[in-house]
Amino acid sequence: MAVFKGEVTALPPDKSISHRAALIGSLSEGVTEITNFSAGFDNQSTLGVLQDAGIEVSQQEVDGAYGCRIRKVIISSRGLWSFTAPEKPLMCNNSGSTMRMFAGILAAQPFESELVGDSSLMKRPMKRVADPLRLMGAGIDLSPAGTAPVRIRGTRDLTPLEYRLPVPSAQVKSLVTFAALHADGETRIVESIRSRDHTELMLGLETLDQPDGERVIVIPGRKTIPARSFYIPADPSAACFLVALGLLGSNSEIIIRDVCLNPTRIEYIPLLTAAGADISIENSRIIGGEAIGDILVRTTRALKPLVISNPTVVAGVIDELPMLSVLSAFASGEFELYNAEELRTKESDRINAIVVNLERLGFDCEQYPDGFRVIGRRSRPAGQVTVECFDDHRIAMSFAVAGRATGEGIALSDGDVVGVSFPNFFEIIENLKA
Ligand SMILES: O=C(O)C1=C[C@@H](OP(=O)(O)O)[C@@H](O)[C@H](O)C1
Ligand SMILES: C=C(OP(=O)(O)O)C(=O)O
Repeated sequence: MAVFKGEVTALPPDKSISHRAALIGSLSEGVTEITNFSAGFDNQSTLGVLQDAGIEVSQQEVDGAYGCRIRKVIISSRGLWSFTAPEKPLMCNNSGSTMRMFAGILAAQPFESELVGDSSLMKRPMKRVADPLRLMGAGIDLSPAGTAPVRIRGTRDLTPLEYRLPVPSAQVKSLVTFAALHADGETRIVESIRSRDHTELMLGLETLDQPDGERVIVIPGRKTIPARSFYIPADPSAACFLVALGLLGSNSEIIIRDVCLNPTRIEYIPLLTAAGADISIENSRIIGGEAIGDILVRTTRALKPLVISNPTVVAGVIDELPMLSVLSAFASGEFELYNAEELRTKESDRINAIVVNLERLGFDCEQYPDGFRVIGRRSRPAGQVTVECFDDHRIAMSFAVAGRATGEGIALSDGDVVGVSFPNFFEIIENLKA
């Protein structure tokens, strides 16, 4: 068991908010200044597609808090219809958020465009993108398997709609919102299971909470969005890896500064504290409409096994499930997950990816369509085990944390994949080593 102690001041800026700040900047009239934009490959892919569709984007390194160098991004736009027809397919690389959310904007532009990605992204479901955009009047073609390339025949005449989200997906909610900003009239999106709400917050949209627990998001069409500045807090999904490191390590204490504490993103904290984890929040405050603060974590022995089945909780920890399951397996020998079929549609089939690797590490698991169970650990492999990363940053980081914290020999088939969301992952862990 290794000891990790210290303060983390250079966690990556939030990936979800970075994407949205750039996309909203491209729809705003004037100059949008984004402070602390993420250097992660996924967010850089969003800047790349914006530039390839005619938006002026510049990026520079400046001094930030705690003596860190941070990125400032400047986006200049003339509003909702400032895009130009791209000369080539728009490359979204590994980023589902880029492909799906930008599709909502392209559907409203009066030209044809095509979105493509790397081999992982080309396998992910895009029917959820095509369905609402077709209802609004855009022409969308997908592969016969319902995947990218996403070919879009955009129109300036999108019609507003009332849309009930068929899956609890903030990406789908956001792409419909971005399309609806261009439509002639008011669109209403109904979500029965809450997903992250950054788009609504950043656009200042009206939301109506219904007595039955549903939420309606109201999007007025064709309103000018004046450019504003954004500050991006640290990424709570990245923080989860360091929380797990602190919990699993020996005699560890880590404080992570200025993390986004939006309740739709930190569901993993009450889940872990209910299992006995020593985690606390300090210094919480609101900046730019988002809650931010520090997360303090101390090593916890005898963490209770996590059992996750409530669909609202599943949606609230969707990106943390790889780390939570690996943490629970290593800390308690057990884990149970249900109602999480969405986990099979991420950068990899994460249910399969976690099970395959836990089995390599000697755990007994059972996989079913909407989840999996870790039943116990039959044996510990004698030598080093190489974990298969499946082109998936969260799979790589979850197992890397387990290896670093426990001292077991866990190697990664492709460590570079962490750069998708957390380029300084290994450096931060190294610096925390006591
Ligand atoms: O809106 C977002 O920023 C995201 C939403 C989630 O995807 P889904 O919308 O597919 O659930 C999440 O898994 C992804 O990492 C980021
Ligand atoms: C699912 C993820 O991202 P995306 O869908 O944007 O590729 C993720 O980062 O875990």
